Amino acid sequence: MPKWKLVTEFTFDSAHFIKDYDGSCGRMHGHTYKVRVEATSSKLHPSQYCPHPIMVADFRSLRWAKQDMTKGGLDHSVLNEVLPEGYETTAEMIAQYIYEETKKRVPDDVRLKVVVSETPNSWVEYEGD
Ligand SMILES: Nc1nc2c(c(=O)[nH]1)N=C([C@H](O)[C@H](O)COP(=O)(O)OP(=O)(O)OP(=O)(O)O)CN2
Ligand SMILES: [Zn+2]
Repeated sequence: MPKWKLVTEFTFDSAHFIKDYDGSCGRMHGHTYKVRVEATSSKLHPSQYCPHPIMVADFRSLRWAKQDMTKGGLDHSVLNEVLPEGYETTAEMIAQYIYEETKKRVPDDVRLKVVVSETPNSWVEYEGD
């Protein structure tokens, strides 16, 4: 079946430490996290901002995490304080969190993949079934 794949990339700056980590990552430090979100669907939909069925998902819905922490995003936050109970601040769990929050903001049939990198050399990919 024909389908569309949207891709958007953004960064946010946050501080974190990894709980009980034996090494420098256990101390508070910061990253410019780079995030890539891919959204795939064979259908087009309206969005929160547009009433016509002309988008897989609104790019604005895919880029929420880029917003300042005071506006609901992750930018300039301390991740250990803003991630909900049960999440640690590894790139794996940050990607999972962004995936789960983005899923709530897009139509049900849209498949997502979220890629998070803390450094240019290492990244994590997370996608649904
Ligand atoms: N599987 C994971 N391993 C590590 C994570 C992670 O999220 N998932 N995170 C860290 C730390 O956050 C750390 O800040 C990153 O450490 P490191 O990769 O050593 O970063 P460097 O900038 O020192 O890496 P370079 O090799 O110098 O680019 C650790 N592990
Ligand atoms: Zn780190």
